[in-house]
Amino acid sequence: MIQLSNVHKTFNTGKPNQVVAINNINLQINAGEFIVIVGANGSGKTTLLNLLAGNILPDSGLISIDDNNVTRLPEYSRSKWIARIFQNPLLGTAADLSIIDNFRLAALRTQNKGLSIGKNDKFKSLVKERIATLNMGLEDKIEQPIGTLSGGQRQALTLLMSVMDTCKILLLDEPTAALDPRSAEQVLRIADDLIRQYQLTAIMVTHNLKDAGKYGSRIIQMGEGEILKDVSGSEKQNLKQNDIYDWFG
Ligand SMILES: Nc1ncnc2c1ncn2[C@@H]1O[C@H](COP(=O)(O)OP(=O)(O)OP(=O)(O)O)[C@@H](O)[C@H]1O
Repeated sequence: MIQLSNVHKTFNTGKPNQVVAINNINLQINAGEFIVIVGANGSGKTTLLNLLAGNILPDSGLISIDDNNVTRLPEYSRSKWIARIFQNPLLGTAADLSIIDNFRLAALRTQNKGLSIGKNDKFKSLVKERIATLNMGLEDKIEQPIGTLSGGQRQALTLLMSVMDTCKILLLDEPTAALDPRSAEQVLRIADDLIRQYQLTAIMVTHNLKDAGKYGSRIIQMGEGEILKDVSGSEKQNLKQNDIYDWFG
């Protein structure tokens, strides 16, 4: 479903601060895989997500999604496939707008039904129904500004918004780094459930090795812009937090 062939990205080419962020990477990601990416600071994890999302373009190489060559496609043209969750829960939502208006905006992002989504009572009850599945008691607060909610509540809603449109690929860039341990656990459980339920292909960057062991069907370790380890199947399922810790030498 996602194919990266010889993808290369250097920042500040020819300058003293030149850095090879992604070094000729080859990677195939199958539909429905949930990949966890770990790696030291500066190893290229976020750059890889940026290249997939299209907010930076590679110097060379090829990126395809569902057999479409997206290598030079800008970010907005890829949003029909890709949704992205950031570390900062404030990034995914419009704070002053109500919960329901945020869902309307999210639905408009990839669909063209505009006004019917906005005025439709059916849309409202669908949103309420979906929010109820989070078990956070937010379904009765949909007229409340989303900025009044906690980071964990916002992150859970952002996840839900991203799966309510047509997205197939979910990119999660340290989605729980700004959350307290309990909220982090809750948000990851919700993410895991939604990924299964909507059969998404997901790629999550995390520094939390416990989560890296617990979640995902495949784990990749990056180092200096390269893929150092790529483990899936039963080998991934049997990996313990300490095994992953040992990779960091
Ligand atoms: N826009 C940019 N301009 C210049 N250098 C960049 C840019 N983005 C990333 N880099 C550099 O590329 C390298 C890889 O950065 P990246 O953010 O992908 O690493 P990372 O593995 O996500 O790190 P972290 O774990 O600290 O978030 C780093 O040396 C970084 O300084």
